[in-house]
Amino acid sequence: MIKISVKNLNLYYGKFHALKDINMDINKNEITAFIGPSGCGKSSFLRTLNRMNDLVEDCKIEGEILLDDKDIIKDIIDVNILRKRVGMVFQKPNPFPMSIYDNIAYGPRTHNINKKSILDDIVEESLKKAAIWDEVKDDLKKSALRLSGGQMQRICIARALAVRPEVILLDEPTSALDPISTSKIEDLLGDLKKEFTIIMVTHNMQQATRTSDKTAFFLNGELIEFNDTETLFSIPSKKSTEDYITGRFG
Ligand SMILES: Nc1ncnc2c1ncn2[C@@H]1O[C@H](COP(=O)(O)OP(=O)(O)OP(=O)(O)O)[C@@H](O)[C@H]1O
Repeated sequence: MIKISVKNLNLYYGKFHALKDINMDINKNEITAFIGPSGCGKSSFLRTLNRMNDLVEDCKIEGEILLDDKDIIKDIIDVNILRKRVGMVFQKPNPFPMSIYDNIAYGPRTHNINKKSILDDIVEESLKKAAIWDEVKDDLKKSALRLSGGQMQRICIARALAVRPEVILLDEPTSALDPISTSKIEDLLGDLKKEFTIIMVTHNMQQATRTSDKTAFFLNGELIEFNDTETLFSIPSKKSTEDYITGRFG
């Protein structure tokens, strides 16, 4: 089932044409990985999916991005509603300078959930889903900034889950982490896709093969190839995909 359908998407930063006529259907309850060399437009595309580019001056977007048949540009006018449905986790863990509990409760509170018993449940559920509950449950008042990088990133995932999104965007979520934390997050993604639709930018091709169902290869703002991960990595249909995945450039 299709969760997001992108049609004829073009993105410009001023005169620079950063995304060129992108068409892509992203399936529900799958992990879709975006790969490609630095500057090819992966992050720009990811940010477009919850309108983070709205904040960028001179950025112009044309085309359609349908989230369950509603255009996120024309039909979902309120970005707060969009970002509740399409959450984001960034490359560097960026917990707020507050307690673990308040980090997770932050989003629900902004959506007017203030009752302690409800917030307690959301905090516990989100931390469990992000596979960090056991590590922090006795210390929820501790500052989130006093955790390890890998733990902070799972707190950020829990924070994204707390508003009960439908789609989670991850921009190189493990590139700042050690291998053990990385593997914890990769395992976690496998569980999360049962409930959410996950889209992830990664520079790590092993990570794409280990975790994702579909992979999209971008080059110079174009979507070169989009296919089942296994097919794309074993029998790429384009020469440039093959060159990239075999390490000839990038
Ligand atoms: N705010 C901006 N203003 C102008 N140009 C930008 C802006 N953000 C990105 N670009 C340009 O758009 C192109 C795509 O950038 P983007 O960050 O999407 O690529 P990327 O594939 O995610 O790269 P990386 O892997 O290095 O993060 C690059 O040429 C970049 O310089």
